[in-house]
Amino acid sequence: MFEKKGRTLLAKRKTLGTIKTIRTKKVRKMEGTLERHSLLQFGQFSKLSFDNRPSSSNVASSDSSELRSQLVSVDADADCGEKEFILSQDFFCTPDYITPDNQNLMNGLDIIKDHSPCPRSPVKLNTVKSKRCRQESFTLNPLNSSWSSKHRVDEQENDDIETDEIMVDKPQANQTERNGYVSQTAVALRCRAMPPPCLKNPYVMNASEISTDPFGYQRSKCASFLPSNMGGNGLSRYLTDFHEIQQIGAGHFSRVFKVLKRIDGCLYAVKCSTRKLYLDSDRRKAMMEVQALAALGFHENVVGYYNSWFENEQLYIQLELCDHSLSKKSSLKVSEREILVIMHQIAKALQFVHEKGIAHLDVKPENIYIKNGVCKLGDFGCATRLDKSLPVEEGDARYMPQEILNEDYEHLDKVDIFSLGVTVYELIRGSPLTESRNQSLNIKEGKLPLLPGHSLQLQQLLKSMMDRDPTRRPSARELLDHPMFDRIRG
Ligand SMILES: Nc1ncnc2c1ncn2[C@@H]1O[C@H](COP(=O)(O)OP(=O)(O)OP(=O)(O)O)[C@@H](O)[C@H]1O
Ligand SMILES: [Mg+2]
Repeated sequence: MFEKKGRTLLAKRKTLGTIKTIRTKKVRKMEGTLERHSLLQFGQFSKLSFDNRPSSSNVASSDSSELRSQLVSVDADADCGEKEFILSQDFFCTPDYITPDNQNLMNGLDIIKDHSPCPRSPVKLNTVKSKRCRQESFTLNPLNSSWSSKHRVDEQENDDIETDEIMVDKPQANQTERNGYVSQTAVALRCRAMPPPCLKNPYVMNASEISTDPFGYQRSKCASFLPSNMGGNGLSRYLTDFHEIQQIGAGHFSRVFKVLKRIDGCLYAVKCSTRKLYLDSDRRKAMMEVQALAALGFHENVVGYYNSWFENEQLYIQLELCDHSLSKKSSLKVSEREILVIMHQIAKALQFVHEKGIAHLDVKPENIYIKNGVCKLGDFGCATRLDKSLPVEEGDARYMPQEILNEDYEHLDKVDIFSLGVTVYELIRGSPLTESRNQSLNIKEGKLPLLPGHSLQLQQLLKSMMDRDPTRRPSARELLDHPMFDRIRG
């Protein structure tokens, strides 16, 4: 019965939301314009050499008309909204696309004299704010550092003009406010320029100094918008930053790829959620894995965490690349010495994790990786806090003790010790555990069959790790102090 319950709980845990947010026509249209936008920028503007570009005042009219005809040819069928997108000042607000010379070129094109029926951007009132975004982006972007200071000077010189612009536009903006019109492109671009939401990491024990959110106000407008849209329309961070080599693993929720990071030339693992995380609640749940990894920090026996981001409603996690998981070894005969090494290394990982006030709750061979002969605990997708301040979502029921299936969460650290015991037992058996009721019952009762070829000392230790009573199981520290490990201590 408990096994069934365990599976049910597991199923409960594994159920990530699948409700799809209906993407409105407006959003689709916006994506279209973004694509066109990129096309214009990369396909058309790139034809102008930065080095040879003329200053704004010297843009030859022939150049202007040539560029204009290029623009027209690309966007001949664009509707009025798309024109607005290209010509609006919002176009120049995004760090990704901004080039001050484009602004000058636009002046050269004499856009003001363009009497085509494009509505003027209603968000022009925010010129000052937009300019600040631009300055920041240039200052921060190392690729632009060589001319960012020049640009800043230019902008300061143009300050008066910008102010005048605001004053002239005011009545029009008021009218826009009355109409209640908000440009979707403006929203999209503002959000792209916005930093991602700052969240309190619930796994960090003493988080008082990082509990404030410097972007709380802005975030409230864009928080749910950011994860679903960043990275779309060809702006894939994954594809831009990494070269995918091959898939190296798959779990219930994710696929893991071996990748080469283009900028540093090093190999990493990138874990990508298979389901689209449309709901905020799903995203937050998925983010707990990276929050736990980030809160933990470095340990030799914990898989290294580098980075994470959302892209196309999926969570990507850049991790230390390991050779393979321990489950590969489950089908091989492992010597007692090897068993002791694995046990000792994972006990060290657990001691580290528990000392940080965190329980892993999904220790099993598939979640222990080997790199150059060193074991690393991975997959913190079920990690929770020992003090029960976070929800408990236990992992694979085959490795769970009875108390957790009874929803008794008093000794979550001892849950990990039990799971490590079952993991080692599986390694000694040399075949993966089945979901058979009898086998599961015996394991959860701590009734282990004799393990021929293995020392009584090891068998007794395993028995204590899998004791039905969690208080009688050794802690990770006690495990490490066990005299049996003297045999492998160097
Ligand atoms: N850093 C890594 N290096 C090498 N292989 C990895 C790494 N991370 C994961 N893998 C491989 O990918 C598999 C799936 O990864 P992981 O367990 O993290 O995914 P999951 O979807 O959370 O799994 P689960 O079904 O256990 O919840 C692992 O069993 C392992 O074989
Ligand atoms: Mg896993």
